[in-house]
Amino acid sequence: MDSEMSHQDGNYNESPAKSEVIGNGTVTTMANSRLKLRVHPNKDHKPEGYDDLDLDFNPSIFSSLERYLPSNMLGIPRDDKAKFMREILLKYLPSGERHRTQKHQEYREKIKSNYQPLHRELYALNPTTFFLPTFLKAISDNTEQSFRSIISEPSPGIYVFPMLQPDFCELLLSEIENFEKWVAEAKFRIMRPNRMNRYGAVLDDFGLEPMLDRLMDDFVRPLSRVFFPEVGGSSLDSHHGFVVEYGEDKDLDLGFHVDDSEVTLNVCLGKEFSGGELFFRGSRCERHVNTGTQSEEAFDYSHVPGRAVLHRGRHRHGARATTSGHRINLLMWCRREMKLYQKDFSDWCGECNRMKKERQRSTCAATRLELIAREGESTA
Ligand SMILES: O=C(O)CCC(=O)C(=O)O
Ligand SMILES: [Fe+2]
Repeated sequence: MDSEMSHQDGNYNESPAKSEVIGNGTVTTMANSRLKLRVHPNKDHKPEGYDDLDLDFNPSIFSSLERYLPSNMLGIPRDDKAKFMREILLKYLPSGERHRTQKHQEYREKIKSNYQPLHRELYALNPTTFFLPTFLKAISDNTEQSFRSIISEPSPGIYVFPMLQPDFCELLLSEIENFEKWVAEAKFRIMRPNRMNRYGAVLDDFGLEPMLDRLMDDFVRPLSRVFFPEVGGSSLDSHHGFVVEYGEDKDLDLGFHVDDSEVTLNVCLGKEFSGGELFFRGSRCERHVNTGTQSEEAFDYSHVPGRAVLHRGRHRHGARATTSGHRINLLMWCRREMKLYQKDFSDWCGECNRMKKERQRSTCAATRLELIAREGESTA
């Protein structure tokens, strides 16, 4: 029945699309400038890291682009290089996107200069106060065996594990509440995490991006390298981090959809609630997103505060109504900017696999029929 639900476009995120403009390395000149980028990258140059700067493009794009800077620019301060490269990137974005990126940057700056964080200790990741010791140990051992010692896989491709300290959940909930209070008092027009949620907030927008960067780099990526190599799990390089909120006076449920991510981390922060189960209906590639569900693909999951679910973004899912109380979940859509080429067959797509089996079955059946026919001919 759920397979008949309409598929909501996974691209429902309204954060600015980060671009692949230098993907083929062919950016050669800049308009309105006498300075020219190199045609070929300077392979001997070791670019700087840009992770700690508040940038509106993926920091790895800046590091890659730095190799194309003319040699007389390599020694200038990093901030100046970043500013210069940002201008180049903006020039190469289609104008609509450029406008959105600029607006989004202004939006973040407005929040930054007006919002007073309540719990500053949340803004830099502190593993021992954020995570449960079992989770920390599994990650620091960094083997499939150590991961599997705390993670269960109740249905193929869905990984569940206890992750967050209760005190951390409480602190984060209180920071979110504080942010929302400020939004209401300042009558600030807030951008919601996506088009499907009318409530919730983008954590990256009010200063938590560096903390979430580290969460992805040091904790989600090691797990994804092992469990989701086929969608680029080892090279996730950007994220969209937000919270969703459900309850009587908020959204109740969330329709059937795929996420705009390679891998999604979904952790329940609390508070007390009933209902709100996630329903999963199998992974699908782009071509097969609206195909039916096989019975073994249907899986329902009940959220527990502090517990995380890790799944492919293309694993179709939705959330049932939160029937009482208030549920808040932390979501991190982890992406790989340089998308993997979509092949004719994806071994993680339930429908590609079903069609392949079907073809194999009919080839076998045809061969059998032919053998029987030949046997008949030879005995006639
Ligand atoms: O409510 C949930 O737990 C699921 C949220 C979700 O799937 C999403 O925001 O992409
Ligand atoms: Fe989702």
